[in-house]
Amino acid sequence: MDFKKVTHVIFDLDGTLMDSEKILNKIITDIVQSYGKKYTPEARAKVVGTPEKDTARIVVKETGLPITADQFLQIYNERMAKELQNVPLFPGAAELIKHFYYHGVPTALATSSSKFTLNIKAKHHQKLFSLFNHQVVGGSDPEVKYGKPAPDIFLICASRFEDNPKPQQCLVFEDAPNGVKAAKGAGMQVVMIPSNKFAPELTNQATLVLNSLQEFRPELFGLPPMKIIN
Ligand SMILES: O=c1[nH]cc([C@@H]2O[C@H](COP(=O)(O)O)[C@@H](O)[C@H]2O)c(=O)[nH]1
Ligand SMILES: [Mg+2]
Repeated sequence: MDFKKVTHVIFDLDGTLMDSEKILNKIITDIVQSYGKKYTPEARAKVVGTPEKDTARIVVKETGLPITADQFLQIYNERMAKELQNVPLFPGAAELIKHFYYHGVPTALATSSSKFTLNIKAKHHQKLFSLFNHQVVGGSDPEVKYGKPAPDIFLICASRFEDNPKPQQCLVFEDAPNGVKAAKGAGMQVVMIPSNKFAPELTNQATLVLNSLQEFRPELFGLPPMKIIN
């Protein structure tokens, strides 16, 4: 595979750096089931990675819930506020963020979350997250008009690095088909670590598919290699 050299790195949060997908999936499954409906893998693939407002709209439509998207969002937010307090990062996430920081590779966060849920999720990871050059909180950022799968969030994220890199200079880490589509649409290479068993046609757009962040070899993209500790 032919990978191109990059200079900047953009991370997605849920399902990529943070092990929050199974909690979000459980919350949505519970809400949908409480109305006697089913949250299918097909519906989930459409939902994962979207801003919470879109999540609500898509879930209500795809599963046929007898409530409005706003009503869903209220229940969803209440559950997230309780259940996303102590979510751990994935193995390799902190190491990778620190590695780039100490080698002077600029990194940023591009999450579909709202400020409300990001504050809850990031509470115990402040020190690490301060290593990002900046954080784009798509669900609450007025400049991000269209959420993933639209490319807006990644283009805006790239434009907020001081040296304003071209999209081709940015490497994105994502777990969701919507995020991969957004990154590719922005003209960026994307490493996908799928957070679910998605159908092959939902992963084959990615530049590289890995099972874990720990498998990532930065030198493939012209970035400083990690020290291998045996
Ligand atoms: O099973 C899931 N349902 C919904 C989401 C949505 O995706 C957003 C996370 O986006 P990101 O991966 O860009 O941080 C969450 O706020 C949530 O609404 C998700 O990740 N997983
Ligand atoms: Mg994600």
